[in-house]
Amino acid sequence: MSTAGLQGSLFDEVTDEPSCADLAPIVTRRTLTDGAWVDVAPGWVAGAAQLHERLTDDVPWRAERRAMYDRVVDVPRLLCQYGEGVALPHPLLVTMRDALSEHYRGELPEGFATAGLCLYRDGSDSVAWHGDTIGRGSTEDTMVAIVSLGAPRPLMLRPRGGGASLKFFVAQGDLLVMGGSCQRTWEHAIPKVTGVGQRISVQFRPTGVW
Ligand SMILES: O=C(O)CCC(=O)C(=O)O
Ligand SMILES: [Fe+2]
Repeated sequence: MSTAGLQGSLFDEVTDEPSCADLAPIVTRRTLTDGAWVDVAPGWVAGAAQLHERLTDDVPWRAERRAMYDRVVDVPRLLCQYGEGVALPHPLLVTMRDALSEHYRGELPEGFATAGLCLYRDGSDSVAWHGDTIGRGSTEDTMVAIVSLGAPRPLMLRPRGGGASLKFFVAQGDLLVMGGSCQRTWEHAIPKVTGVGQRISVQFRPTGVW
């Protein structure tokens, strides 16, 4: 790494308040099958390390247990859900939500309303294949916008009807948006991996989608 780069990153961590860039110049879309698409904006958030640290400390993380077959099991990640109108734990999350609503206004007139936060303590925390279909996502096109903080992880996508899966690496400060029919025609997962540290995922959704 060059000296300039090193100074840049130190400066970033010590003094910069976290912020997010203009979306339009950095978003690229990948069209999937069946009317699904994925937008990515790598490095959307600057000062993401600091935001990661603040959220780690300030969010009232909860472990969740879920009935599975005949047992109740721990969900392997910590969660905190912020419903519509509930104060978010960091002002930048408000800025992000509003910037996303503005950028996608043409395709999603209602805008983003809720924020779901997940904390993956290490590589053994994960989320299995699923679509966000508990709500309108099962019948209507919608969007789920994910901001990643902390350790990079693969985010996998696969078509429900069968077919090859796609691997997106989501790293510190990256934005990934699933749109169109993605929640009902594709599934996504964060698989277990070895040797990684903590990751926080912030997911913005419209009302009635989760
Ligand atoms: O960790 C992520 O970025 C994805 C989480 C997810 O798919 C979900 O909570 O529905
Ligand atoms: Fe999901």
